[in-house]
Parts: sequence; C-alpha cells; structure tokens
Amino acid sequence: LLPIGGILERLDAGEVVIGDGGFVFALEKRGYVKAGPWTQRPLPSTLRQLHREFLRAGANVMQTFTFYASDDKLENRGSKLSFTGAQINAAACDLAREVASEGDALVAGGVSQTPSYLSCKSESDVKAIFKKQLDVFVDKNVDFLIAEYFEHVEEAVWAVEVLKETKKPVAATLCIGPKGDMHGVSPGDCAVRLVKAGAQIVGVNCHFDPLTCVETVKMMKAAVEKAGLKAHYMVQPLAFHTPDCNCQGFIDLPEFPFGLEPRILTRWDMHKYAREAYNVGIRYIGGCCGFEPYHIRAVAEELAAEKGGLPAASEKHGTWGAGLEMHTKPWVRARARRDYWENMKPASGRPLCPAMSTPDGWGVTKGDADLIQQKEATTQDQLKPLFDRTKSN
Ligand code: MET
Ligand SMILES: [Zn+2]
Repeated sequence: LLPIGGILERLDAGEVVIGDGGFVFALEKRGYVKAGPWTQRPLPSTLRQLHREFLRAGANVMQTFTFYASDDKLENRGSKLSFTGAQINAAACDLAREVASEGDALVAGGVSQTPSYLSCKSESDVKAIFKKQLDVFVDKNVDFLIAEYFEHVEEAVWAVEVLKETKKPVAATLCIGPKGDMHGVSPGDCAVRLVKAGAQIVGVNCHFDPLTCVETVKMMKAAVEKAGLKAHYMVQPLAFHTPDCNCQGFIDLPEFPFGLEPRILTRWDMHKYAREAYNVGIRYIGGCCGFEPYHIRAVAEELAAEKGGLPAASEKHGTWGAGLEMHTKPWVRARARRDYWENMKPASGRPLCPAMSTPDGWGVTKGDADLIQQKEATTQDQLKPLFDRTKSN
C-alpha cells in the first residue's frame, strides 16, 4: 500500500492519505463524552478501540484525541479532572501511537480553537496555550501536527506559528464554509494566510457537509495557486447533509447536536464525496463529526485503485454491495450492484418532517460582524445583545 514515509513524503509523491473520523461525536454516542463541554477524558479502552476501527477502515492517520484539550478549555468547562491537561494530552498520544503502529498509519497531534482567543486574550497568551499542548506532542514525538477547527483565521495563524517551531509538518483546517471565517475573511484569503504562516497542508474540517467542504477547499486551492504559493490540500467534513446551513454551519441547525441522525450520509454518499475531493486535487481526505468507521471504509473503497488496495475492513464488505449476492431473498440479491446503490434515494421514513430546517442563531452574517467587529464580541453570548441592539436600531 502506501510507501513508508512521513505525511509530506506521501503527499509529495502524489499518494492519497485517508484521515480518520469524528471522535467527540462517536464517543458521545457511546456514552463517554458529554455534549456541551465535549471535554470528558481520558477513556483508554474505548478510545483505543475507536482508533483501531478507523485504522481497519483504511485511515492512514491517527489523530490524537486532544480536541478541546487545551488547559484553558479544560478549566473553562469546569470538568472535575483528576488529570492535568498535559497528562490527558500525553495519554492521547500514547493511544494513537499504539494503534498506529499496528498498521500503516501516522500519528498527528491536534490543537483546536481556544476559549482564550474568544475571550480576547492577547496573542502571546493564546500562543502559550498552544505551546503547552505542543510540548507534549514533541515529547511524544508525533509524526506531524494539525491545527483544526478554527472559526477565525487569525487564531489559526497563531496556532500554525507555534506549531511550526517544532519543524514538524503542519496542517491547518478551518471550520468554515464558502462564505469564509467569522470575520468574513474569504476561504481563499484564509488559505493564503495559513500557507504564508508556514502550513504545508491547508483545508477545512467540520461544520459543513462533504460537498460544501470540497467546494470551500477548491476556493482555497485556487487562491493559493493564484498567489503563486504551493501547498497540499485536506478536507475532513461532517457526515451530515447541511444544504440549509448559514455561515456557522451545523451548530445553528435546530437539530444540533441531538437530532441530526436523519441527515447522516450513507456509505454511497461517501463514494461520491471521495471522488469529488480527489477530482479537485485534494489528497488528504478524511472526516469529522458524524463520521463512523464505515464512512471512512467507503472513502477507502472509492479510492482503492488510487491507493493500490482495499482496507482490512473491506473483508466484511463486498464493494458496491457485492456481499448481497449471498442473500437468501432474490430481490435483495438483485441489489448487489453499483448502479442500484448509486441511484437509490433513501427515504427518511418521517412523513411529517421537513426536508430542510431554518437555522437558529442570531443570523450573524458578515454585515453584522462588520458592525460588531471588536474581538471581544465574538462569542455568541456576547453577540446576542449586540445583535438585538442592531435589530432594534
Ligand atoms: C468538533 S470537530 C472535532 C474534531 C476532532 N478531530 C474529533 O474528531 O473529535
Ligand atoms: Zn467536527
């Protein structure tokens, strides 16, 4: 399969790298993470098992489960923790490495947006937060680093600048859609800033459905190329359909986070996603919230020819439903073919439900953001009264 090499060697050689899926969401469903704070950990045996399932599904990267594990986030959520932030981050690195070494996978240490940025701490304060997590990643010798889930490109740039200090490869993904970041910076401009800050891989994760994310990365790629810069591209979208979202993505859907199930992509939707991503030139293709191991397996199956083989989990899955040839019912046997699953339109089974929702939130768009651009007004609690004021004026 993949030649042995670091992330950049693999991407430079034109290989497809498959990412993993959504850990906080998957662990919440299994009863180990609480939605809201999203910070409960550590969870050794479950976490090890989830890494293994993604590895078996074809993931080439094990991301450390260090999302929202910065000291300020752990404290800010008041979790009564019996471990320090450093211990939590270290345990996550050990687990990711343990499982990665069972297969052909790299370990990526991850940092994400901080409450410190939103509450307007200085650049040096915010950077100090990233540095603490980074010290653990260096100590544990992760293979590369990912700054993911940033709504504000400014904070992502700060993260990249800190991560760069290690000389390890750095990837950066924003949780934005085609309209850009929460200050209205376009995807293209965001990407150029991240590449200039030293990220070798740029893209988006979370907040929007796969095809919207691919579209956003396509805009990033065009701008980076236009600026005469070079980078690799990465996409790790939601596994939920979000055609009705505004600029903040699925957070604003009334179904977030406990009623999203009818929106889940099928494995066949994932084939389409993987092909689209590949066709626009994205070579690091993975998932975020909602992605379960079988979604990653579908990505790996779609790209099997490019990758030179199928993942281990495909042993239990005939490509395009081939396993159904052994079904007892003839009409089900007739479904053992690609065009059946490609054209099947799944029903939701909910006759009284709408196809689309109206996003909540306070409709904070670029225009509103311009009115309230002071950084101290970027958390929702702080935005609401300002927006109400805007409306009544
Ligand atoms: C809310 S985005 C979460 C990203 C993180 N890599 C996770 O899967 O948990
Ligand atoms: Zn996510």
